[in-house]
Amino acid sequence: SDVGHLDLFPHLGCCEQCSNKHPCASVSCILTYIPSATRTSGKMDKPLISRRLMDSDGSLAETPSGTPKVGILGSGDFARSLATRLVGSGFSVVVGSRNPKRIAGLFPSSVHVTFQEQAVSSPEIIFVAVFREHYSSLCALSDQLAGKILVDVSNPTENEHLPHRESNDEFLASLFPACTVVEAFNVISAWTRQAGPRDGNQQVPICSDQPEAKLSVSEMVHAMGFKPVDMGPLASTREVEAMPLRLLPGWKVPTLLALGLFVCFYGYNFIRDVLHPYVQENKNKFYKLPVSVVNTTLPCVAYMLLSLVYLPGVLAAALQLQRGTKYRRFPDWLDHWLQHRKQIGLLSFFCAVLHALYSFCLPLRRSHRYDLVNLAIKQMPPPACAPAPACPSLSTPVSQKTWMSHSGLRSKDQPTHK
Ligand SMILES: NC(=O)C1=CN([C@@H]2O[C@H](COP(=O)(O)OP(=O)(O)OC[C@H]3O[C@@H](n4cnc5c(N)ncnc54)[C@H](OP(=O)(O)O)[C@@H]3O)[C@@H](O)[C@H]2O)C=CC1
Ligand SMILES: [Cu+2]
Repeated sequence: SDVGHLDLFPHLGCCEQCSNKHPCASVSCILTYIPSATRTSGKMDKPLISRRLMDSDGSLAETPSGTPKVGILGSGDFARSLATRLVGSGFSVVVGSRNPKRIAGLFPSSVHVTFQEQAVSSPEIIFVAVFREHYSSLCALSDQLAGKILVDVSNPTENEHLPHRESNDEFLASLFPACTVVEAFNVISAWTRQAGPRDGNQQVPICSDQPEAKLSVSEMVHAMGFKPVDMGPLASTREVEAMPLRLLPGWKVPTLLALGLFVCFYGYNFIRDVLHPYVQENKNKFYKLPVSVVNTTLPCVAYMLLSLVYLPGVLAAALQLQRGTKYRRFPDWLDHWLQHRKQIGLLSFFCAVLHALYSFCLPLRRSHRYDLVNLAIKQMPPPACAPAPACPSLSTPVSQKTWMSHSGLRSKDQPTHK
Protein backbone atom coordinates (compact mmCIF):
# COMPACT_ATOMS: atom_id res chain seq x y z
CA SER A 1 0.00 0.00 0.00
CA ASP A 2 2.97 2.29 0.53
CA VAL A 3 3.88 1.99 -3.11
CA GLY A 4 0.29 2.67 -4.05
CA HIS A 5 0.50 5.97 -2.27
CA LEU A 6 3.40 7.02 -4.40
CA ASP A 7 1.26 7.26 -7.52
CA LEU A 8 -0.47 10.15 -5.87
CA PHE A 9 2.78 12.06 -5.71
CA PRO A 10 4.42 11.79 -9.11
CA HIS A 11 6.43 14.93 -8.34
CA LEU A 12 8.50 12.97 -5.86
CA GLY A 13 11.71 12.33 -7.70
CA CYS A 14 14.02 10.82 -5.14
CA CYS A 15 13.84 10.99 -1.44
CA GLU A 16 15.73 13.77 0.30
CA GLN A 17 14.66 12.49 3.67
CA CYS A 18 16.41 9.16 3.73
CA SER A 19 18.64 9.46 0.62
CA ASN A 20 17.00 6.57 -1.23
CA LYS A 21 17.82 6.73 -4.91
CA HIS A 22 14.23 6.68 -6.10
CA PRO A 23 10.74 7.43 -4.87
CA CYS A 24 10.91 6.28 -1.33
CA ALA A 25 8.11 4.03 -0.17
CA SER A 26 8.75 4.32 3.54
CA VAL A 27 5.72 5.53 5.44
CA SER A 28 7.60 8.20 7.35
CA CYS A 29 8.92 9.73 4.17
CA ILE A 30 5.55 9.71 2.50
CA LEU A 31 4.00 11.36 5.49
CA THR A 32 6.53 14.16 5.47
CA TYR A 33 5.75 14.83 1.84
CA ILE A 34 1.99 14.84 2.06
CA PRO A 35 0.85 18.37 2.76
CA SER A 36 -0.73 18.42 6.19
CA ALA A 37 -4.10 19.55 4.80
CA THR A 38 -4.39 16.37 2.70
CA ARG A 39 -3.37 14.10 5.54
CA THR A 40 -6.06 15.14 7.98
CA SER A 41 -9.55 15.57 6.70
CA GLY A 42 -12.65 17.35 7.90
CA LYS A 43 -14.13 20.80 7.92
CA MET A 44 -11.79 22.16 10.54
CA ASP A 45 -8.95 22.10 8.05
CA LYS A 46 -10.75 24.08 5.44
CA PRO A 47 -8.86 27.35 5.15
CA LEU A 48 -10.91 30.18 6.56
CA ILE A 49 -10.05 32.39 3.65
CA SER A 50 -9.36 30.57 0.43
CA ARG A 51 -6.03 31.34 -1.23
CA ARG A 52 -7.51 32.70 -4.42
CA LEU A 53 -9.16 35.48 -2.46
CA MET A 54 -5.97 36.65 -0.79
CA ASP A 55 -3.79 39.48 -2.03
CA SER A 56 -0.06 39.06 -1.71
CA ASP A 57 -0.22 41.35 1.33
CA GLY A 58 -2.68 39.02 2.98
CA SER A 59 -5.76 41.21 2.51
CA LEU A 60 -8.78 39.88 0.71
CA ALA A 61 -8.74 40.35 -3.04
CA GLU A 62 -11.55 40.82 -5.55
CA THR A 63 -14.08 38.03 -5.61
CA PRO A 64 -14.46 36.40 -9.02
CA SER A 65 -17.69 37.33 -10.77
CA GLY A 66 -20.43 34.71 -10.88
CA THR A 67 -20.15 33.85 -7.17
CA PRO A 68 -23.40 33.94 -5.18
CA LYS A 69 -24.18 37.41 -3.88
CA VAL A 70 -25.17 38.14 -0.30
CA GLY A 71 -26.22 41.47 1.18
CA ILE A 72 -25.67 42.69 4.74
CA LEU A 73 -27.48 45.68 6.24
CA GLY A 74 -25.49 47.28 9.04
CA SER A 75 -21.76 47.62 9.46
CA GLY A 76 -21.13 46.74 13.09
CA ASP A 77 -19.20 43.90 14.69
CA PHE A 78 -21.62 41.30 13.49
CA ALA A 79 -21.60 42.54 9.92
CA ARG A 80 -17.79 42.66 9.82
CA SER A 81 -17.19 39.15 11.10
CA LEU A 82 -19.96 37.73 8.91
CA ALA A 83 -18.65 39.48 5.80
CA THR A 84 -15.13 38.17 6.40
CA ARG A 85 -16.38 34.61 6.74
CA LEU A 86 -18.72 34.88 3.74
CA VAL A 87 -15.93 36.17 1.51
CA GLY A 88 -13.67 33.38 2.77
CA SER A 89 -16.36 30.86 1.88
CA GLY A 90 -16.57 32.10 -1.69
CA PHE A 91 -19.53 34.48 -1.56
CA SER A 92 -19.63 37.93 -3.03
CA VAL A 93 -20.68 40.34 -0.29
CA VAL A 94 -22.24 43.76 -0.47
CA VAL A 95 -22.70 45.76 2.73
CA GLY A 96 -25.32 48.49 3.06
CA SER A 97 -24.50 51.32 5.44
CA ARG A 98 -25.88 54.76 6.19
CA ASN A 99 -22.35 56.07 5.90
CA PRO A 100 -20.32 53.79 3.61
CA LYS A 101 -17.30 56.08 3.27
CA ARG A 102 -16.61 56.10 6.98
CA ILE A 103 -16.57 52.35 7.48
CA ALA A 104 -15.41 50.94 4.12
CA GLY A 105 -11.85 50.55 5.40
CA LEU A 106 -12.95 48.20 8.15
CA PHE A 107 -14.06 45.50 5.71
CA PRO A 108 -11.93 43.20 3.52
CA SER A 109 -11.20 44.91 0.22
CA SER A 110 -13.34 42.48 -1.77
CA VAL A 111 -16.47 43.46 0.15
CA HIS A 112 -18.47 46.09 -1.64
CA VAL A 113 -19.55 48.71 0.89
CA THR A 114 -22.25 51.06 -0.35
CA PHE A 115 -25.48 52.81 0.63
CA GLN A 116 -28.34 50.70 1.89
CA GLU A 117 -30.54 51.26 -1.21
CA GLN A 118 -27.83 50.05 -3.58
CA ALA A 119 -26.78 47.16 -1.38
CA VAL A 120 -30.20 45.53 -1.33
CA SER A 121 -30.95 45.83 -5.06
CA SER A 122 -29.29 42.67 -6.41
CA PRO A 123 -28.76 39.98 -3.68
CA GLU A 124 -31.58 37.56 -2.98
CA ILE A 125 -30.46 36.89 0.59
CA ILE A 126 -29.93 39.88 2.87
CA PHE A 127 -28.69 39.72 6.46
CA VAL A 128 -30.16 42.30 8.80
CA ALA A 129 -27.28 43.01 11.22
CA VAL A 130 -29.04 45.89 12.91
CA PHE A 131 -30.55 46.08 16.39
CA ARG A 132 -34.29 45.58 16.77
CA GLU A 133 -34.97 49.18 17.71
CA HIS A 134 -33.55 50.28 14.35
CA TYR A 135 -35.54 47.86 12.19
CA SER A 136 -38.14 50.50 11.47
CA SER A 137 -35.45 52.78 10.02
CA LEU A 138 -35.14 50.23 7.20
CA CYS A 139 -38.80 50.58 6.19
CA ALA A 140 -37.86 52.98 3.40
CA LEU A 141 -36.29 49.98 1.65
CA SER A 142 -39.40 47.83 1.76
CA ASP A 143 -40.18 48.14 -1.97
CA GLN A 144 -36.70 47.00 -2.95
CA LEU A 145 -36.73 44.22 -0.37
CA ALA A 146 -40.06 42.78 -1.54
CA GLY A 147 -39.79 39.08 -2.39
CA LYS A 148 -36.31 38.67 -0.90
CA ILE A 149 -35.08 36.59 2.01
CA LEU A 150 -34.25 38.61 5.13
CA VAL A 151 -32.00 36.80 7.60
CA ASP A 152 -32.49 38.08 11.12
CA VAL A 153 -29.49 37.56 13.38
CA SER A 154 -30.51 39.63 16.35
CA ASN A 155 -30.48 38.67 19.98
CA PRO A 156 -33.01 40.25 22.27
CA THR A 157 -31.92 41.73 25.57
CA GLU A 158 -33.34 40.28 28.77
CA ASN A 159 -36.06 42.97 28.84
CA GLU A 160 -37.02 42.49 25.22
CA HIS A 161 -37.45 38.80 25.76
CA LEU A 162 -40.54 39.00 27.88
CA PRO A 163 -42.35 35.71 27.61
CA HIS A 164 -45.40 36.72 25.60
CA ARG A 165 -43.90 39.39 23.39
CA GLU A 166 -43.25 38.63 19.76
CA SER A 167 -39.73 37.61 18.84
CA ASN A 168 -37.47 39.97 16.88
CA ASP A 169 -38.12 37.84 13.80
CA GLU A 170 -41.85 38.11 14.10
CA PHE A 171 -41.46 41.86 14.51
CA LEU A 172 -39.27 42.05 11.40
CA ALA A 173 -41.74 39.89 9.46
CA SER A 174 -44.58 42.25 10.45
CA LEU A 175 -42.58 45.26 9.20
CA PHE A 176 -41.78 43.57 5.87
CA PRO A 177 -44.78 41.42 4.98
CA ALA A 178 -43.58 41.03 1.38
CA CYS A 179 -40.29 39.40 2.49
CA THR A 180 -39.48 35.95 3.83
CA VAL A 181 -37.81 36.16 7.23
CA VAL A 182 -35.36 33.47 8.33
CA GLU A 183 -33.66 33.35 11.71
CA ALA A 184 -30.03 32.19 11.77
CA PHE A 185 -26.66 32.79 13.41
CA ASN A 186 -27.92 34.55 16.52
CA VAL A 187 -26.29 31.94 18.78
CA ILE A 188 -22.86 32.07 17.11
CA SER A 189 -20.31 34.41 18.64
CA ALA A 190 -18.51 37.02 16.56
CA TRP A 191 -15.23 35.14 16.93
CA THR A 192 -16.65 31.80 15.77
CA ARG A 193 -18.42 33.52 12.90
CA GLN A 194 -15.22 35.08 11.67
CA ALA A 195 -12.83 32.24 12.39
CA GLY A 196 -15.14 29.39 11.48
CA PRO A 197 -16.28 26.55 13.70
CA ARG A 198 -13.17 25.41 15.55
CA ASP A 199 -14.56 24.38 18.90
CA GLY A 200 -17.75 22.53 19.83
CA ASN A 201 -20.26 25.07 18.68
CA GLN A 202 -20.91 24.40 15.01
CA GLN A 203 -24.68 24.31 15.05
CA VAL A 204 -26.67 27.17 13.60
CA PRO A 205 -30.38 26.94 14.46
CA ILE A 206 -32.56 28.08 11.55
CA CYS A 207 -36.24 29.01 11.69
CA SER A 208 -38.63 30.14 8.97
CA ASP A 209 -42.16 29.62 7.72
CA GLN A 210 -40.90 29.15 4.14
CA PRO A 211 -39.17 25.82 3.46
CA GLU A 212 -37.43 27.10 0.29
CA ALA A 213 -35.98 30.11 2.09
CA LYS A 214 -34.85 27.86 4.90
CA LEU A 215 -33.14 25.59 2.38
CA SER A 216 -31.28 28.49 0.70
CA VAL A 217 -30.00 29.80 4.02
CA SER A 218 -29.12 26.27 5.18
CA GLU A 219 -27.00 25.77 2.06
CA MET A 220 -25.19 29.01 2.74
CA VAL A 221 -24.62 28.07 6.39
CA HIS A 222 -23.26 24.73 5.24
CA ALA A 223 -20.93 26.40 2.75
CA MET A 224 -19.56 28.50 5.61
CA GLY A 225 -18.58 25.34 7.45
CA PHE A 226 -21.39 25.27 10.03
CA LYS A 227 -24.13 22.72 10.62
CA PRO A 228 -27.60 24.10 9.94
CA VAL A 229 -30.21 22.81 12.37
CA ASP A 230 -33.87 23.15 11.41
CA MET A 231 -35.71 24.56 14.42
CA GLY A 232 -39.13 24.80 12.77
CA PRO A 233 -41.35 27.78 11.96
CA LEU A 234 -40.78 31.42 12.79
CA ALA A 235 -42.81 31.05 15.96
CA SER A 236 -40.01 28.90 17.45
CA THR A 237 -37.65 31.89 17.29
CA ARG A 238 -38.87 32.92 20.73
CA GLU A 239 -37.18 29.80 22.03
CA VAL A 240 -34.08 30.19 19.85
CA GLU A 241 -33.64 33.86 20.71
CA ALA A 242 -33.71 33.00 24.38
CA MET A 243 -30.79 30.54 24.03
CA PRO A 244 -27.95 33.06 24.41
CA LEU A 245 -29.67 34.58 27.44
CA ARG A 246 -29.35 31.33 29.33
CA LEU A 247 -26.19 30.91 31.31
CA LEU A 248 -25.61 27.30 32.40
CA PRO A 249 -29.14 26.18 31.58
CA GLY A 250 -30.72 23.79 34.09
CA TRP A 251 -28.39 24.65 36.98
CA LYS A 252 -30.25 27.49 38.64
CA VAL A 253 -32.89 25.49 40.52
CA PRO A 254 -30.55 22.66 41.66
CA THR A 255 -27.95 25.18 42.86
CA LEU A 256 -30.53 27.16 44.79
CA LEU A 257 -31.86 23.91 46.21
CA ALA A 258 -28.39 22.85 47.38
CA LEU A 259 -27.74 26.27 48.91
CA GLY A 260 -31.12 26.22 50.65
CA LEU A 261 -30.46 22.77 52.09
CA PHE A 262 -27.01 23.86 53.21
CA VAL A 263 -28.38 26.88 55.04
CA CYS A 264 -31.08 24.77 56.78
CA PHE A 265 -28.69 22.03 57.92
CA TYR A 266 -26.03 24.53 58.90
CA GLY A 267 -28.56 26.36 61.07
CA TYR A 268 -29.64 23.09 62.68
CA ASN A 269 -26.05 21.97 63.38
CA PHE A 270 -25.17 25.42 64.70
CA ILE A 271 -27.98 25.26 67.21
CA ARG A 272 -27.17 21.67 68.18
CA ASP A 273 -23.37 21.85 68.42
CA VAL A 274 -22.68 25.46 69.34
CA LEU A 275 -25.68 27.37 70.62
CA HIS A 276 -27.14 24.66 72.82
CA PRO A 277 -23.86 23.93 74.74
CA TYR A 278 -23.38 27.68 75.12
CA VAL A 279 -26.83 28.31 76.57
CA GLN A 280 -27.03 25.17 78.69
CA GLU A 281 -23.49 24.76 79.98
CA ASN A 282 -21.93 28.10 79.05
CA LYS A 283 -19.35 26.30 76.87
CA ASN A 284 -17.81 28.42 74.16
CA LYS A 285 -17.69 26.27 71.02
CA PHE A 286 -17.86 29.03 68.44
CA TYR A 287 -14.50 27.94 67.04
CA LYS A 288 -16.41 25.07 65.45
CA LEU A 289 -18.31 27.34 63.08
CA PRO A 290 -15.94 27.52 60.08
CA VAL A 291 -14.76 23.91 59.93
CA SER A 292 -16.50 21.42 62.16
CA VAL A 293 -20.08 22.61 61.65
CA VAL A 294 -19.52 22.93 57.90
CA ASN A 295 -18.13 19.41 57.82
CA THR A 296 -21.15 18.04 59.67
CA THR A 297 -23.46 19.89 57.28
CA LEU A 298 -21.90 18.74 54.00
CA PRO A 299 -22.80 15.03 54.23
CA CYS A 300 -26.37 15.92 55.26
CA VAL A 301 -26.73 18.02 52.10
CA ALA A 302 -25.06 15.33 49.98
CA TYR A 303 -27.44 12.63 51.23
CA MET A 304 -30.51 14.81 50.83
CA LEU A 305 -29.54 15.72 47.26
CA LEU A 306 -28.82 12.09 46.44
CA SER A 307 -32.23 11.06 47.70
CA LEU A 308 -33.77 13.84 45.58
CA VAL A 309 -32.08 12.24 42.56
CA TYR A 310 -33.74 8.88 43.17
CA LEU A 311 -37.10 10.02 44.47
CA PRO A 312 -38.65 11.34 41.21
CA GLY A 313 -37.92 8.03 39.46
CA VAL A 314 -39.86 6.18 42.14
CA LEU A 315 -42.71 8.70 42.00
CA ALA A 316 -42.83 8.41 38.21
CA ALA A 317 -43.00 4.63 38.42
CA ALA A 318 -45.75 4.80 41.03
CA LEU A 319 -47.70 7.25 38.86
CA GLN A 320 -47.44 4.96 35.85
CA LEU A 321 -48.63 2.00 37.89
CA GLN A 322 -51.56 4.00 39.18
CA ARG A 323 -52.50 5.21 35.69
CA GLY A 324 -51.94 1.77 34.20
CA THR A 325 -50.02 3.23 31.25
CA LYS A 326 -46.65 4.81 30.55
CA TYR A 327 -47.89 6.72 27.52
CA ARG A 328 -49.23 9.72 29.36
CA ARG A 329 -47.38 12.89 30.13
CA PHE A 330 -46.06 13.40 33.64
CA PRO A 331 -47.26 16.49 35.49
CA ASP A 332 -45.02 19.52 34.87
CA TRP A 333 -43.44 19.57 38.32
CA LEU A 334 -42.40 15.92 38.03
CA ASP A 335 -41.16 16.44 34.47
CA HIS A 336 -38.91 19.31 35.56
CA TRP A 337 -37.69 17.37 38.55
CA LEU A 338 -36.77 14.38 36.36
CA GLN A 339 -34.90 16.64 33.96
CA HIS A 340 -32.78 18.14 36.75
CA ARG A 341 -31.56 14.85 38.19
CA LYS A 342 -28.13 15.10 36.57
CA GLN A 343 -27.40 18.50 38.06
CA ILE A 344 -28.71 17.53 41.51
CA GLY A 345 -26.57 14.37 41.43
CA LEU A 346 -23.45 16.31 40.50
CA LEU A 347 -24.04 18.79 43.31
CA SER A 348 -24.48 15.90 45.72
CA PHE A 349 -21.19 14.45 44.57
CA PHE A 350 -19.54 17.85 44.97
CA CYS A 351 -20.71 18.10 48.60
CA ALA A 352 -19.48 14.57 49.30
CA VAL A 353 -16.04 15.37 47.87
CA LEU A 354 -15.82 18.53 49.97
CA HIS A 355 -16.77 16.50 53.04
CA ALA A 356 -14.02 13.97 52.30
CA LEU A 357 -11.43 16.74 51.94
CA TYR A 358 -12.52 18.40 55.18
CA SER A 359 -12.44 15.07 57.00
CA PHE A 360 -8.91 14.34 55.77
CA CYS A 361 -7.66 17.72 56.87
CA LEU A 362 -9.16 17.73 60.37
CA PRO A 363 -6.90 15.07 62.02
CA LEU A 364 -3.86 16.67 60.38
CA ARG A 365 -4.77 19.96 62.01
CA ARG A 366 -5.25 18.30 65.40
CA SER A 367 -1.94 16.47 65.26
CA HIS A 368 -0.20 19.74 64.42
CA ARG A 369 -1.85 21.41 67.39
CA TYR A 370 -0.61 18.68 69.75
CA ASP A 371 2.89 18.96 68.33
CA LEU A 372 2.89 22.65 69.20
CA VAL A 373 1.61 22.02 72.74
CA ASN A 374 4.26 19.32 73.24
CA LEU A 375 6.98 21.67 72.12
CA ALA A 376 5.81 24.41 74.47
CA ILE A 377 5.66 22.09 77.46
CA LYS A 378 9.11 20.66 76.78
CA GLN A 379 10.53 24.19 76.81
CA MET A 380 9.06 25.01 80.25
CA PRO A 381 11.67 24.85 83.06
CA PRO A 382 10.73 22.25 85.72
CA PRO A 383 9.35 24.01 88.80
CA ALA A 384 11.65 23.74 91.86
CA CYS A 385 9.08 22.52 94.36
CA ALA A 386 5.84 22.61 92.53
CA PRO A 387 2.67 21.16 93.91
CA ALA A 388 1.24 18.17 92.07
CA PRO A 389 -0.33 19.41 88.86
CA ALA A 390 -4.10 19.31 88.54
CA CYS A 391 -3.99 17.84 85.07
CA PRO A 392 -1.32 15.21 84.52
CA SER A 393 -1.30 15.66 80.75
CA LEU A 394 -0.05 19.23 81.19
CA SER A 395 3.07 18.27 83.12
CA THR A 396 4.26 15.54 80.77
CA PRO A 397 4.57 15.72 77.05
CA VAL A 398 1.36 14.59 75.43
CA SER A 399 1.76 10.96 74.59
CA GLN A 400 0.76 9.42 71.31
CA LYS A 401 -1.99 7.60 73.16
CA THR A 402 -3.55 10.84 74.41
CA TRP A 403 -3.42 12.36 70.98
CA MET A 404 -5.04 9.33 69.46
CA SER A 405 -7.84 9.28 71.97
CA HIS A 406 -8.46 13.01 71.45
CA SER A 407 -8.62 12.65 67.72
CA GLY A 408 -11.08 9.78 67.92
CA LEU A 409 -8.58 6.99 67.17
CA ARG A 410 -7.93 4.10 69.53
CA SER A 411 -4.70 2.37 70.32
CA LYS A 412 -4.50 -1.40 70.94
CA ASP A 413 -4.22 -1.23 74.73
CA GLN A 414 -7.06 1.24 75.06
CA PRO A 415 -10.08 -0.74 73.97
CA THR A 416 -13.03 0.97 75.61
CA HIS A 417 -11.78 4.46 76.32
CA LYS A 418 -14.48 7.01 75.48
N1 LIG B 1 -21.92 41.28 17.91
C1 LIG B 1 -22.21 40.00 18.07
O1 LIG B 1 -21.37 39.18 18.43
C2 LIG B 1 -23.60 39.49 17.83
C3 LIG B 1 -24.59 40.34 17.35
N2 LIG B 1 -25.85 39.86 17.10
C4 LIG B 1 -26.91 40.74 16.59
O2 LIG B 1 -26.44 41.44 15.45
C5 LIG B 1 -27.07 42.70 15.38
C6 LIG B 1 -26.00 43.76 15.17
O3 LIG B 1 -25.07 43.68 16.26
P1 LIG B 1 -23.66 44.42 16.23
O4 LIG B 1 -23.09 44.32 14.88
O5 LIG B 1 -22.90 43.90 17.34
O6 LIG B 1 -24.11 45.93 16.55
P2 LIG B 1 -23.33 47.28 16.22
O7 LIG B 1 -23.86 48.34 17.12
O8 LIG B 1 -21.88 47.03 16.18
O9 LIG B 1 -23.82 47.60 14.74
C7 LIG B 1 -25.15 47.95 14.45
C8 LIG B 1 -25.18 48.55 13.08
O10 LIG B 1 -26.52 48.89 12.76
C9 LIG B 1 -26.48 49.83 11.70
N3 LIG B 1 -27.68 50.66 11.70
C10 LIG B 1 -28.62 50.65 10.74
N4 LIG B 1 -29.59 51.51 11.03
C11 LIG B 1 -29.28 52.09 12.20
C12 LIG B 1 -29.89 53.11 12.99
N5 LIG B 1 -31.05 53.67 12.65
N6 LIG B 1 -29.27 53.45 14.14
C13 LIG B 1 -28.11 52.90 14.51
N7 LIG B 1 -27.48 51.95 13.78
C14 LIG B 1 -28.06 51.55 12.62
C15 LIG B 1 -25.21 50.62 11.90
O11 LIG B 1 -24.51 50.56 10.69
P3 LIG B 1 -24.36 51.86 9.74
O12 LIG B 1 -24.02 53.00 10.64
O13 LIG B 1 -23.27 51.52 8.82
O14 LIG B 1 -25.68 52.02 9.06
C16 LIG B 1 -24.43 49.84 12.96
O15 LIG B 1 -23.12 49.59 12.57
C17 LIG B 1 -27.85 42.89 16.67
O16 LIG B 1 -29.21 42.66 16.41
C18 LIG B 1 -27.29 41.81 17.58
O17 LIG B 1 -28.27 41.34 18.47
C19 LIG B 1 -26.16 38.55 17.29
C20 LIG B 1 -25.21 37.66 17.75
C21 LIG B 1 -23.88 38.06 18.09
CU1 LIG C 1 -18.69 11.46 56.69
